[in-house]
Amino acid sequence: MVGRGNKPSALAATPGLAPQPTVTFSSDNSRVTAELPTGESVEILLYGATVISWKDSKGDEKLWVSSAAKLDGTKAVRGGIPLVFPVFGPPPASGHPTSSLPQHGFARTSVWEFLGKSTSESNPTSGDASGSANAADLSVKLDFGLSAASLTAEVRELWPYKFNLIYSVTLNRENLTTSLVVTNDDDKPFESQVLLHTYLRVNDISSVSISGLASSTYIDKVANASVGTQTADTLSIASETDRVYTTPNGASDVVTVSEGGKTRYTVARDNLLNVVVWNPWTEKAAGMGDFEPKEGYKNMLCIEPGSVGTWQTLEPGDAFEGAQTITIPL
Ligand SMILES: O=P(O)(O)OC[C@H]1O[C@H](O)[C@H](O)[C@@H](O)[C@@H]1O
Repeated sequence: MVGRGNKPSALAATPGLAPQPTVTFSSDNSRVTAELPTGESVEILLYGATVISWKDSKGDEKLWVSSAAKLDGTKAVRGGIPLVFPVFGPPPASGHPTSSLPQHGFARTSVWEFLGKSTSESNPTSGDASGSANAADLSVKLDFGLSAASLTAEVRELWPYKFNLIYSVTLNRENLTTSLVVTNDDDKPFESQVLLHTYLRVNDISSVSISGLASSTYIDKVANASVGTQTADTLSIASETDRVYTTPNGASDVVTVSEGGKTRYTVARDNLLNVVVWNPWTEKAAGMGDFEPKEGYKNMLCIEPGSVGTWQTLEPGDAFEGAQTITIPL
């Protein structure tokens, strides 16, 4: 997808130095896009700070987005990387401060502020003798913010805490990192959960195998929340799958998604203990109005790093940071 509005601008080269490879960037009041000189690109909607596109240098899309997804701010985006905060799934029926919130909270349905962009070079010594950076080493970081003050009055009433979220999306040649910092700006503690609801694109779900979850316990939401332990080294998807892996300390913090025996993605978690694996399969996909094409479940797999097994309590002034890095083989 292509950004609308402002004409794309190249990030300025530093005066006096040799010309630098440039990151192409554009933003308007609905979305932000950036493209590396090597061709990789990312696109983020301000609605939900939802990453809706991540392409490699050949222009191949890595994320799955439904063709019926609403991108106009009327509904959480079905696809890409919606952000889940402050509650994962349906909130507790009553008695919890999140109980009045909708499923997955309000971060994915609120309009975020674009805070700015920065570029960096991962290997500053690799450029040429003139001081020009090596285009292959450039990365771009895009920062987004959401705080209580920018919520609608209606949402603020449903969850009456002062908080600050900073969401950073960093793109380089071989990976995409998305990182969320939650700060308690209130004078009382609050409990929250966070999750990065990533819809990865695959060619054919029947050839996909997922590793990195062996010996982890999980809650199987398809089987009445029964608790299981994964004994096999890999997981294949052949029916509706909705599991919250609790991956206790010591378990692998990398999930690998292979297709036809080849690594397609590795998803590394930083300070996010849990990972949800979700594929709606035929019936659930058929029941979602914004899930198109209906056969699209064959081309997607949600690997969702999060902190959702328990509530994360933040004292006033404290912050919690969690991140994922999704790597593609070059
Ligand atoms: O339909 P949504 O609110 O976007 O939720 C989509 C899915 O999100 C997660 O993966 C949950 O584990 C699923 O139970 C849920 O169906």
